[in-house]
Amino acid sequence: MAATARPRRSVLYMPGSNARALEKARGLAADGLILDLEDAVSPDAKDVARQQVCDAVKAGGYGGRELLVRVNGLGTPWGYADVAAAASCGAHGILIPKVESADMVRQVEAIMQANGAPADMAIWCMMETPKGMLRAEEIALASPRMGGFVMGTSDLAKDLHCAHTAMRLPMITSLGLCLLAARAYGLAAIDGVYLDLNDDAGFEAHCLQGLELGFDGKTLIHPKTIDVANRLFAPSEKDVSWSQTIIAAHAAAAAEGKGVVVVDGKLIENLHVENAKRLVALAEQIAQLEAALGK
Ligand SMILES: CC(C)(COP(=O)(O)OP(=O)(O)OC[C@H]1O[C@@H](n2cnc3c(N)ncnc32)[C@H](O)[C@@H]1OP(=O)(O)O)[C@@H](O)C(=O)NCCC(=O)NCCSC(=O)C[C@H](O)C(=O)O
Ligand SMILES: [Mg+2]
Repeated sequence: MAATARPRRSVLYMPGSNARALEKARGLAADGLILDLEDAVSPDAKDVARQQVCDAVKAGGYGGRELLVRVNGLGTPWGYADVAAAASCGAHGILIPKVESADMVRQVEAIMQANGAPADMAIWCMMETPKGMLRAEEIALASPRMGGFVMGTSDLAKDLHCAHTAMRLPMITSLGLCLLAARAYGLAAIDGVYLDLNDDAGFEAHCLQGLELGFDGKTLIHPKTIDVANRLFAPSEKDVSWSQTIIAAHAAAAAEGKGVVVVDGKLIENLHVENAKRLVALAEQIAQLEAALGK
């Protein structure tokens, strides 16, 4: 299963049919890229998009960014060819849309295996239908290749007949079910997109809510939103400094045979130290990724 400590603060979709976007992404500060063959690509551009995406990934130049290819579903005319081509293109993972069962995952897995997918190539699932929500645990356990969930909140809202509201109360159960399954089985969980590119305050509020809920990061549709997602989903300097303080204090207490310690009036137990270590590791990985990107 994929390590959840990898930075996934900002994961940018780009239509696989858009050669300019595929090129531009090599210089963008997103932690991950979703090279889309599904909804952002019109039917008459599907074959060109598949070829362009595979060529772009093979050509490289994306640095440490995580590369996921979102394929079309196997029930479409393009799904099989997408998975077969993506399996050996060198991407980190294949993102399956509208996943509703473990069986859907296993069908993709079988095609990947038959087409030379490396052992460490991950399967990611778009969680975006009512059946998918109800079967989140079964899907999380579908394959040893499972890497993470990406919330498809636009499709979900359509299927639920619910509104897109500021605090997303209508879809909070769905978000929670997917987070529970992801965290229970060590998967990453990336929040859905914010569609209003002119509403910076609304975007920021959604990022903060996603962070508070426990998501690792946010999927994005435009490069101008990358910096905000990177800032909000990164541990702050204050968080890192506090984490380092309590890790050291707890280690010193443990050396004296104590299980707990009080730092600045706060009781610190092992569980706090575990979380502190996760944050410090994440901050280190972000620093490495940004250094590699020259940021
Ligand atoms: C929304 C867009 C169509 C806007 O595109 P455009 O009009 O070109 O925007 P700009 O002129 O502001 O672009 C400025 C420059 O940035 C590049 N650009 C724009 N978007 C991207 C991108 N996504 N990745 C990489 N580069 C991008 C432009 O090429 C410009 O570059 P330059 O030439 O140097 O000036 C467009 O942003 C877009 O297509 N976004 C992605 C839309 C998409 O992928 N949608 C599908 C995913 S969302 C989804 O499916 C949700 C899920 O399934 C669910 O159900 O919820
Ligand atoms: Mg969708």
